Amino acid sequence: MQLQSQTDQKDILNNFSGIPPFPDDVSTAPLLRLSSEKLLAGDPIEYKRLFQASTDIGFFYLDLSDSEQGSALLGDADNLFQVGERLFELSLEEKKKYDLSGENSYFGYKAQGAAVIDKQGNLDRNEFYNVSKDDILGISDPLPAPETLHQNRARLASFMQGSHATVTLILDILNDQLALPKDTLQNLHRQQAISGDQVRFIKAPPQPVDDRRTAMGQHTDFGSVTILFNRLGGLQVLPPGADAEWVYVRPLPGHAIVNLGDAMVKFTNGLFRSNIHRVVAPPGLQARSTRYSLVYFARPEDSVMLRRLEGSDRIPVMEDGQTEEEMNSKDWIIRRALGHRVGRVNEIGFEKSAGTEELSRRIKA
Ligand SMILES: O=C(O)CCC(=O)C(=O)O
Ligand SMILES: [Fe+2]
Repeated sequence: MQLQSQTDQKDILNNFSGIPPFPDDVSTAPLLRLSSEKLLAGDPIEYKRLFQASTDIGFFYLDLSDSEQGSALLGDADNLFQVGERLFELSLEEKKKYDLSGENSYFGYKAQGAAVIDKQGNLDRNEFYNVSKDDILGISDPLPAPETLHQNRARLASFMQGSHATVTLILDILNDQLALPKDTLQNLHRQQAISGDQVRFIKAPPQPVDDRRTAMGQHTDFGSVTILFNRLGGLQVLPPGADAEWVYVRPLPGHAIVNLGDAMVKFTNGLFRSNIHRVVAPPGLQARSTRYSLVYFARPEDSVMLRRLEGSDRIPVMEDGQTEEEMNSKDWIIRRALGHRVGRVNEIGFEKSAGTEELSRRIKA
């Protein structure tokens, strides 16, 4: 009896109901698990752990089940998982009406196989739909969207506000840990300002047993902070170092996976890390299931220049001869997001649309 209840406890912590278990025999990333309650309460040890995760690997779990704000966000994420399933049930023809990449926009639909995952030109194996924060919160004009999304604008708004609030909490603490002038990071990410912030719905179908490939190619995220919800394994990170091997990030119920993007690397001149990651077929028995993810990408406001921030003596100084590209957040994200699309890759260039991957690997001194 005792043993049984211990097993149940472990299952609740490790597995999502109705989903085949994540296997125990694959290597996983030992990410820190931070508590939203402790971060909200100003716990100094939790602040330090957030800073450590940001410099070491740039990825951590955030337990959302232990605070009211976090639980509300989990509830919104659950609702949107259902919306995502319905969204992708629409016909390909219908979904393709909302591919806006021809208009130089990364919002809207990307069909499976519409992006290249590597220099060789192999194609991706997932579809996704990007929804703009500014559209949903009424900051910019609404983009064309399928009825499923129109009907769920209120749900999207709630999820976006909860995610943005979580990002603001994280930025607040990192601002404090960097000893930057008060509100420096927050003021570059005001919720009501025009930015590339977006929700992404992703679907990756099960792959043929004899032809399993990378579903989403290796990349670093482009913006500041990413809040990710997934339930099936398949996400992998490449730890720093020349001999590093890919390891899975095990999804945990009640938690978001949070990671930093290129903008945070640029703001801190490489002190923070935007880790390389990719999505492969889910491991073990999970490979037979359809994989859905829901993501909130927070990015600096469109006009923010992506360069080292002034005013902190904890941010490394520029080395002699080190230069920074003059680029604002909007142009950076467009180049990064559209540079891998099949229709744009030749013009923008696969290599040219790279982010902070080289820095992320921490191989060069
Ligand atoms: O689906 C996932 O688990 C990760 C997705 C991701 O890395 C992205 O959309 O940038
Ligand atoms: Fe990503």
